[in-house]
Amino acid sequence: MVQNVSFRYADDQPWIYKDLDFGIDLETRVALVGPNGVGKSTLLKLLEGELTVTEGMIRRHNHLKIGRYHQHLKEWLDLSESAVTHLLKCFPDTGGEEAMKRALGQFGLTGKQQICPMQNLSEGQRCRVVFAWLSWNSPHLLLLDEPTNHLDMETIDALAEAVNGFPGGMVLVSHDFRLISQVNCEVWVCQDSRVEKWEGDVLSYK
Ligand SMILES: Nc1ncnc2c1ncn2[C@@H]1O[C@H](COP(=O)(O)OP(=O)(O)OP(=O)(O)O)[C@@H](O)[C@H]1O
Repeated sequence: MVQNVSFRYADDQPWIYKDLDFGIDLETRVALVGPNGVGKSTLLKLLEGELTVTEGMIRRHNHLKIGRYHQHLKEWLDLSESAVTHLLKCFPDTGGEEAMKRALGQFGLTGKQQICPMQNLSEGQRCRVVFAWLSWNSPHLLLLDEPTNHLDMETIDALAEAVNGFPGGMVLVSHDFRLISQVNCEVWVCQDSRVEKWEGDVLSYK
């Protein structure tokens, strides 16, 4: 629950948000759009709790598990390892090798791509490893910040399919209107320190 939330980065900085009031639950499926620098990524960081609201309150369910995808996650991959080894290290107590391979396969990473060092993978393939990791965490709420940067069409389509199959809540920030129109979601516009629902599809916003 986002209650009367206002946010600015510092006292001498402009307000990014004023008096936001809305709920997000496991049924929420939203794409945030708006001009560059308006505060879309900032809102995801507030929702996740990386940033603290300046005024108001964000109440999260005690057991809420949030998965946030952002570009910097790829930097955290150890490129000398394979995707399977990486997932086994992250989740030593669950699944095992075959399960990890299946998880990677769901995101279109197959065969040798699963077992070669990740330095031999393309940017798009490394994104697939990160998506498999995120989904293995089974979050209730998925926050996706510009997930299509560096992705080829095929990976974007795989991502859209995975997101549509994801059973929880989702907030997506993307400039890729093709992805947004493929994903089953409402469009919310961030502008003038407010967040408002767009009555129409993303193509009519464009
Ligand atoms: N750590 C920070 N400290 C101060 N100001 C910041 C910080 N991070 C972002 N900002 C500023 O806050 C505003 C909102 O940034 P944010 O990245 O949330 O916008 P955005 O809508 O996601 O942008 P884009 O569409 O370009 O990705 C921008 O003016 C940005 O310069």
